[in-house]
Amino acid sequence: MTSKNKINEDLANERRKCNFNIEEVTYILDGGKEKTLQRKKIEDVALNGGASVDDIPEEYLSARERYENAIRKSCIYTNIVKNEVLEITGIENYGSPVLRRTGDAFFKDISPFMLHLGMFVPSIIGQCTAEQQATWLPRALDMKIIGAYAQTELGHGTFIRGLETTATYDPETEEFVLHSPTITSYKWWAGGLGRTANHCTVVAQLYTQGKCHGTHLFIVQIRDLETHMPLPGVKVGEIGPRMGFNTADNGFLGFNNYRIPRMNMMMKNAQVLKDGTYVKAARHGKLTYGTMVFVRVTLVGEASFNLAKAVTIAVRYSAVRRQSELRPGSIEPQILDYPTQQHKLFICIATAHAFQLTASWLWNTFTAVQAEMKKGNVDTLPELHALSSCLKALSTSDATAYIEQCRFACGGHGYMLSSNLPFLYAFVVATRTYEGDYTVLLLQTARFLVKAWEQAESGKVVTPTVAYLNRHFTTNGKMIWDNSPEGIIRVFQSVAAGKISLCVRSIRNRITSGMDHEDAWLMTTVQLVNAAEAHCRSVILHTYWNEIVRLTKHSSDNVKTVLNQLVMLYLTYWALERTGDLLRYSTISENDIDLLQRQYEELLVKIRPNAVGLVDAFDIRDEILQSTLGSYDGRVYERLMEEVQKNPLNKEPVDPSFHKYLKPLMKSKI
Ligand SMILES: CCCCCCCC/C=C\CCCCCC(=O)SCCNC(=O)CCNC(=O)[C@H](O)C(C)(C)COP(=O)(O)OP(=O)(O)OC[C@H]1O[C@@H](n2cnc3c(N)ncnc32)[C@H](O)[C@@H]1OP(=O)(O)O
Ligand SMILES: Cc1cc2nc3c(=O)[nH]c(=O)nc-3n(C[C@H](O)[C@H](O)[C@H](O)COP(=O)(O)OP(=O)(O)OC[C@H]3O[C@@H](n4cnc5c(N)ncnc54)[C@H](O)[C@@H]3O)c2cc1C
Repeated sequence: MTSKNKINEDLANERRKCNFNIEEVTYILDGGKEKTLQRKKIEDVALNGGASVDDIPEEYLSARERYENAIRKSCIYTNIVKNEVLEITGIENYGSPVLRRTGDAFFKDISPFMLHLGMFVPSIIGQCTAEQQATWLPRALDMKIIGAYAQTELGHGTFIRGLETTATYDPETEEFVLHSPTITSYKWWAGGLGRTANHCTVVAQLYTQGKCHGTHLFIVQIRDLETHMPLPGVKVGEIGPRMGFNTADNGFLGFNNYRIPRMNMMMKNAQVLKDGTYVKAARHGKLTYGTMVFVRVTLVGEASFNLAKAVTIAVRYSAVRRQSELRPGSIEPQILDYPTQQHKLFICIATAHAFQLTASWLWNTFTAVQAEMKKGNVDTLPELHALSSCLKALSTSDATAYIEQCRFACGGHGYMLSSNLPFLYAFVVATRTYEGDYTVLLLQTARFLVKAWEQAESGKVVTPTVAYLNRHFTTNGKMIWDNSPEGIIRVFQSVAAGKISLCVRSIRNRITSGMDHEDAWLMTTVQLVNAAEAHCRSVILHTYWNEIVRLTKHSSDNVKTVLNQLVMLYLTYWALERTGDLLRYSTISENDIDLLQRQYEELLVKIRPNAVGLVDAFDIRDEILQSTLGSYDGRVYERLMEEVQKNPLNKEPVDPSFHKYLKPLMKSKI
């Protein structure tokens, strides 16, 4: 073995200690052996060309060079996908998470094509009629047209009903006239819009026959397909440097009485006829928000995957890194041996599992609701909206906090861009805001919870994810504390029920004392966010536990044991995090809390020997991890030194600025 492919001895030892079958866990996380094999096949085809490697790391490039480089790599990757990957996987895999994640090997930051596949194509699939799809979809999938999703404006993101861009129907020419009447009506933020896209989905207020019918979606060509020049009446550009997403050319867009054909309105859920008659969406008023629901569902899996990357980096690094002395003169321990380090990292492994299994469950719920809606039944949509809203909010928020925790766990080296942890953080922290801000989405869930509470109060049976509310009305007093997984979950459900109950009481009391409903709701929103968070926690705990029980039924004993230890760690961690709530809503005692703490510390000890095996089971290739600290071979120090050689600042022994500025300064007199 050369030093280049030699595995770090500490890491090799960790792998020898691992007592479970790593592949078995990978299969569970991927959703089955076949899915793992297909993922690996895709990765082999897409990555074995080595096209991902930049001669100069992208962080050293100027804004222009970075963008051009991102486009170059996006085109290479798209050609590989079109010509090689889809040959073996089929076109239905075009937008699959596996392909999106494999693409991470090409970009430390973001592909300018991400929103094309992430939202433009889904908006065509979800919002267009079959006839419209036949017109647009093949061209979009073949990259003959490249799109963005332009909804947010300079003045409004959250409040979609407040958007100002107008689309006014002109029956004379059978066209819509798009217009940006104010500075705040300019579209702002859309990924890929600034420099890359030649089309986009535009969300605008629809006017026809003198009446406004609210926001609708339109497909709009914004640039010439030959010259890429913005079309007359279109003003488009890039919004400027951001915390992350710097290769995503997030853009602005304004229209000056810009005309598009009538059939460019996405007409699956509402239509404007040739004469200007508006035909209302028959089934549900919010179906035009469907693309957002789809993306929220996929973001739970994204949160899991990015957290899995971060913790893979941090655990491998913590096995390689030695620091301090436990006793005078003793060998410096691996930092992974410190219980405080285990406390930082093992919860991240467990959370990545919890989110991955919850994401698959949510995806199945989403497809079931879609199937019902195809049959004309929209009854399950409110529950899906409530679930996808809170799960998106919590998974992105927790993943953000834990990725930062992984960076802290890597000390100073975690601050290096080459560790990839800062990029991961900058990417994931944005997911807490985009596709619906954290607070705003939890308040959407709270609306659903208050309604469900009122239904349960009146004796009606409520939908499955809030079924615990029915129990709330049949049991008296605090929930009996019980340290079993099912017991802990029941107590978390009681906490949620108790908090929702307090919200309802607050709202009612405020109304009784003279407030109108809107003000009473507004004054209760701090509690409502808290209640929605508690509900969502209980959903995740419940789903994670149920899925582990279901998926490990036929697993080997050691896999069962280690996955059980992780889920128990997760349940215990959250019980300890929420002791205040547990004391308020259950019979838990001081003694029970001491026991929980001991149980938690024992779990850290039990998981420790399998920690590296557990992150290996995420099976994230080095090309995708892109980290000096987290590679499979653990050559941390060598890779940090190799990276230094790529630093353009080190190309010449003396920087020109020395002669230009430093030397004159040194020679000048005070
Ligand atoms: C290769 C592909 C892989 C994919 C990889 C993924 C990677 C990432 C992909 C893409 C990156 C994405 C980049 C970011 C893109 C964006 O950010 S696009 C912009 C997103 N914008 C938002 O999310 C805005 C958030 N705001 C809203 O959703 C809404 O305005 C609101 C819900 C906050 C309020 O809407 P409003 O119309 O004012 O409704 P309300 O009056 O509050 O509610 C009325 C009732 O309607 C219910 N409702 C609301 N939304 C929905 C919905 N979506 N579905 C079903 N029902 C909905 C609401 O609960 C109310 O019900 P009740 O009256 O019964 O209480
Ligand atoms: C990296 C990135 C990429 C993006 N990509 C796209 C894209 O491709 N296409 C697109 O259309 N948009 C995109 N966006 C925009 C994004 O969807 C919005 O920024 C997001 O929905 C939040 O809206 P806002 O910016 O208007 O925040 P605001 O609504 O102004 O929120 C500001 C604060 O006010 C609070 N707040 C707002 N309303 C309420 C309320 N009713 N109750 C309580 N608190 C409230 C929020 O909680 C938040 O703390 C992107 C944003 C980012 C950061």
